Amino acid sequence: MIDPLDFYGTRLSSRLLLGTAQYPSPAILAEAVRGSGAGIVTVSLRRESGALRSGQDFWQFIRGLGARILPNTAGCHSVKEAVTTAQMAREVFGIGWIKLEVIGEADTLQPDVFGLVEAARILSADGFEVFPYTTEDLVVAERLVEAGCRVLMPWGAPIGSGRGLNNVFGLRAMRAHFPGIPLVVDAGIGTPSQAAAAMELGYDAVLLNTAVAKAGDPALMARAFAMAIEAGRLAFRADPMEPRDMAVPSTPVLGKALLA
Ligand SMILES: CC(=O)[C@@H](O)[C@H](O)COP(=O)(O)O
Repeated sequence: MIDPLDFYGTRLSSRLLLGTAQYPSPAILAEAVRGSGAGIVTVSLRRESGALRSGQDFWQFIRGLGARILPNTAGCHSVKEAVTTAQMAREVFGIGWIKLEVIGEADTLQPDVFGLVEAARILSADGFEVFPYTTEDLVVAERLVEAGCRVLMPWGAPIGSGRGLNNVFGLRAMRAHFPGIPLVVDAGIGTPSQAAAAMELGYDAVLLNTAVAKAGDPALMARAFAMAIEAGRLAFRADPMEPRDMAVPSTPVLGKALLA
């Protein structure tokens, strides 16, 4: 595997993590996951409802997608709710990975970073491998690492907004501050070019849902994201040039042509 992604000792070739909510149908969700080659799908235990989206049938369906499952605590607003949901997820899927969301504010779906750190500490002590949905705040990020998190997932923009990278400065600072921790931009990505930009900053992966699920052709959009994420990763590894203020001729001219 060339340039694998490493989450808690699990190596993955795809750097796209795909959400499983809001697709027009389960068949289109399956097509999007397969077409994108996503190595991980994230699934909410709390938000699923309706015929296929609850109970054993849905979990079986998710297991059949061929990607690793990252259960999430989407929709949880308290430490207790998030911890209980994580424990249920471990029972349902038999895995200790959890994407930890503790939502603190309704308009932006901004994480409650105090509750997040507390929940991360409880779950890590209980043997979970926690993927916290956080902000780009470095102090909070330090606390999450102290709590046992070995992956950090700062937001690009509010969930479902499609705004892209709202705070490039903060995301860049976070990358510089945690060179050895896998960093995933999670939420708010609207277009493949925004995902590529996150990868060019040196982020290890991108997690997204709405931009694919709500596209006119989700499977095609999922492929477009996969290609953009790969391109962004390659560009980062290739060490891009620094932008300059002044023009520099790309074709140096030696001497002058003698024109008769
Ligand atoms: C599916 C999931 O985990 C979301 O909570 C996630 O944060 C994705 O956000 P977008 O829908 O904005 O891509």
